[in-house]
Amino acid sequence: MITADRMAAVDENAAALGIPRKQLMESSGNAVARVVRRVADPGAAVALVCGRGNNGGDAFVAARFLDDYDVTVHLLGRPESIGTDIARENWATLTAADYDTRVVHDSRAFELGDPDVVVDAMLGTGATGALRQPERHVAAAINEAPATVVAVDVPSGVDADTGEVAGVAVAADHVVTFHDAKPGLDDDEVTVADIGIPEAAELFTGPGDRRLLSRPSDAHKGAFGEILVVGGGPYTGAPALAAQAAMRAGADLVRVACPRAVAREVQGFEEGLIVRPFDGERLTGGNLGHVGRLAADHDAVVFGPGLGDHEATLAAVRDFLDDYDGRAVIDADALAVVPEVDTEATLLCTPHQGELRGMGGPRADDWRDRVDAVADFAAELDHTLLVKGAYDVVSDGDRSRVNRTGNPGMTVGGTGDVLAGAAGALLATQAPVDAGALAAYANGLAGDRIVDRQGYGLLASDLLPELPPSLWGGVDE
Ligand SMILES: NC(=O)C1=CN([C@@H]2O[C@H](COP(=O)(O)OP(=O)(O)OC[C@H]3O[C@@H](n4cnc5c(N)ncnc54)[C@H](O)[C@@H]3O)[C@@H](O)[C@H]2O)[C@@H](O)CC1
Ligand SMILES: [K+]
Repeated sequence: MITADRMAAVDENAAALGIPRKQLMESSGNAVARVVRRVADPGAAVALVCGRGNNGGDAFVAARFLDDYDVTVHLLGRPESIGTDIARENWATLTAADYDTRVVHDSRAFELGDPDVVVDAMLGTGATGALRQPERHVAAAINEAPATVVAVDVPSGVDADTGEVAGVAVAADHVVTFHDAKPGLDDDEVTVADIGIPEAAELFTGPGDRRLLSRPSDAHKGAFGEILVVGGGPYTGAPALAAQAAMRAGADLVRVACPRAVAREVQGFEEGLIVRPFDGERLTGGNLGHVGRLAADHDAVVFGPGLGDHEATLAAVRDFLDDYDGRAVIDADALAVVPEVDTEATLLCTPHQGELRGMGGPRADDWRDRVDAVADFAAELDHTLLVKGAYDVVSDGDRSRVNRTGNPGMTVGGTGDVLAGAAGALLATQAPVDAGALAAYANGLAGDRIVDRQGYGLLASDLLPELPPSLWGGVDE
């Protein structure tokens, strides 16, 4: 089952893999024609009723695969109003090749005739809200006709994200839907057509995944999360990098909780950092109260960068997780305590493969085996894992993603802190798997863009200014 939004992301990822949408439309149209062949013999009268989006475009293509049928193509609206280049090109082919095309300017002028089969290609996954005119009037006409109705992708009037009907919808005898089942469709009537989208477009992160991030225009301050980075002690650069990465990944506000002994040094990395120091040289049971109170006031916490592995620190992390029920990214030394705690918190753990084994996790050399092994271990922990490597594997035990951006130049120190910070910011608004996958994608893409430009020798801090374009566009792939 796939929602309209996720389908759009997969479609964009397929395009990035070299399969343009027009090619998918060709496969979709072919699949529609195959279903028509199943329900009626050659020579039958087929009315293709087409909207002005790509759903209509699929039926323009289908017409070319039905030359031995008596085909009529109805376009609802003017040809100039066809909304996409690929649908417009396929319409132009029909007129150039002298198919029986009819332009419906006015719903009252619509005449369906007496077809044996109606193909409903008015609206698909791009539809919003109840049917407007002329589609509403035409849907009623289709429902009254004694023809077999084949709907393209979803019956027009059915919301492809919820499966709900607002007002009138086409009553279809068969639905030919693409790539995966859509919400609200009755299994008995549905043909799921393989249109040649490779599994990689779903499994691997790609530019389409960034669709999750579209900032609503009415966003108010606070809608993208306040993040607390808990780190520092033996190391000071790590929490500063994580905090800056969280800011670059769109967090509204980022605060750093670190030992007072190193607060000035952490602050020195970036003027804009808000530092909330706690007493002492490192996190311990003694200053945990301060951290716990701060954490409760934030949407997500990034735990670990530069904390060190002192016994008292790890005990404090354990105590923190025992009580915490919010969202947290767990990185570096703090990872070791995760398997030992029984916490209500929602954790996104970011180990590299060595740290994963330190957590009692699996070893798998081949990335395909690793996907299954990481999924099993995530299910066992009941948390989400982002296992870093040449192929990053992200899984919550149910959904798994693999990220391939990034390069060997990124083995330099600090890139993991940038990743953890970005993941923390995204965790405030996204499901943990999506936060992990997007953070890995953007962090790796940032590194790829730098290496493309200047070669190796990158610093972790170089990644920071590249995070926003990697997450929000301006990406030339
Ligand atoms: N996503 C994919 O990977 C693929 C999608 N394809 C097809 O493309 C379709 C989606 O195409 P589009 O995104 O162009 O969207 P649609 O073709 O579903 O609809 C878009 C058009 O409908 C109008 N519209 C929206 N809501 C309306 C309403 N309530 N009443 C009347 N008009 C309304 C819009 O103004 C726009 O012109 C899919 O359903 C599928 O059929 C296929 O071509 C191949 C692959
Ligand atoms: K449809």
